[in-house]
Amino acid sequence: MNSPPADLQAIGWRADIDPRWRDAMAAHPDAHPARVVEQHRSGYVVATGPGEGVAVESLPEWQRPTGYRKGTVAPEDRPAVGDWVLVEDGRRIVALLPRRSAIKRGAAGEHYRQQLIAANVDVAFVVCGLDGDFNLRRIERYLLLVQGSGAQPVVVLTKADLPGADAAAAHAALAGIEALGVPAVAVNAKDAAAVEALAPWLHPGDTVVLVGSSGAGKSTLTNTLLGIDRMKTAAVREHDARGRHTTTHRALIPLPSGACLIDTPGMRELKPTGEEELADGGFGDVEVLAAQCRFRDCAHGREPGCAVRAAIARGELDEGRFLNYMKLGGEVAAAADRLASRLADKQGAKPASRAAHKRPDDRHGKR
Ligand SMILES: Nc1nc2c(ncn2[C@@H]2O[C@H](COP(=O)(O)OP(=O)(O)OP(=O)(O)O)[C@@H](O)[C@H]2O)c(=O)[nH]1
Ligand SMILES: [Zn+2]
Repeated sequence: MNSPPADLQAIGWRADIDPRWRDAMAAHPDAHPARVVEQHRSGYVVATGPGEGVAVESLPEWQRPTGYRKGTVAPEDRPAVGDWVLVEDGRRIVALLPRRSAIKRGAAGEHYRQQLIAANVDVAFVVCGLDGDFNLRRIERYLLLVQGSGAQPVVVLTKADLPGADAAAAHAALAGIEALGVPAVAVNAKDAAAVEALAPWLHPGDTVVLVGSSGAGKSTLTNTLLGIDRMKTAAVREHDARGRHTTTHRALIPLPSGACLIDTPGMRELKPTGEEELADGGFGDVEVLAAQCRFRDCAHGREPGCAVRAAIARGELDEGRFLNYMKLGGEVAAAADRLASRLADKQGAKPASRAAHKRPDDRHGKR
């Protein structure tokens, strides 16, 4: 493809094509690239431009297994919203193009499962209101899941205009996180000035997602970034020119800046998958301290020479942040244990001990 259509660029097609994509496209000369906007049990809805969606068939091995039949392809290896695929005859997916990022979470349920929430995301805005809902611990949880995904996290503090909002206090509380290179920006999500404040992360070709709990201001921010009241502009097109059923989809929203926003459910509750690393998952500061404890297996409780406790006593590390580090670390370790036994089930091998080092209290050298 020499010059990609503007429609494709509006939904996140980048000018700098991955060389692996060129190879895949060369291998399927009759296929055209499209982006996944919905995933269903037996197929996908893909788009080649803003606002459209066409149901296509997927490769049989990608179809979700029914009943107890095990799928041959792990859920996280099947296309998800945001993935680029190659489609033949406008109706059949023939290839999944390699991802540059993937935001995943652990899915609830008896058996270990991962869920890919969105693929090929460049920027994740972690949205949190500066009202009574402000919750540093929740921001840390979101950051843990976003970092390592390949997407750059940016904390967006909404409701800065409210009387009780204290952006300075929030920045102070986020100092540890900002020092690790995660920007934090306070905005009034209802004000067009928010667009300018967030412009550094809305470059043409970039794909952005908003994560954050209910009421944080994601829809409000989306509308402001769009510059229109999008939520009231849903229209349904029954049939396209070829007579196939199409619907208007709002999963991929082109922004005036040239960036593209993925709006997908599932961005609210994020549980670790077990693959997260606390060091690059936003807790690098705590990890650096933990490495300085006298005992390599320090649990940061009452051990002498504990650098973590000392930093808390000196007021250099917030105790709430430390407790959240231990809590999230425990969740990652538990998920990692389940992941390891799933892999072992698959390979008929003994569970790998890789999970053990994930737990913050026994990472530093328990034999
Ligand atoms: N004053 C003010 N109000 C805001 C701001 N951001 C959001 N709100 C209000 O907060 C409420 C919740 O905002 P939404 O945008 O619906 O939140 P959401 O994150 O999309 O919530 P869900 O759709 O439930 O996930 C709405 O009444 C918004 O008008 C802001 O920056 N300033
Ligand atoms: Zn310690």
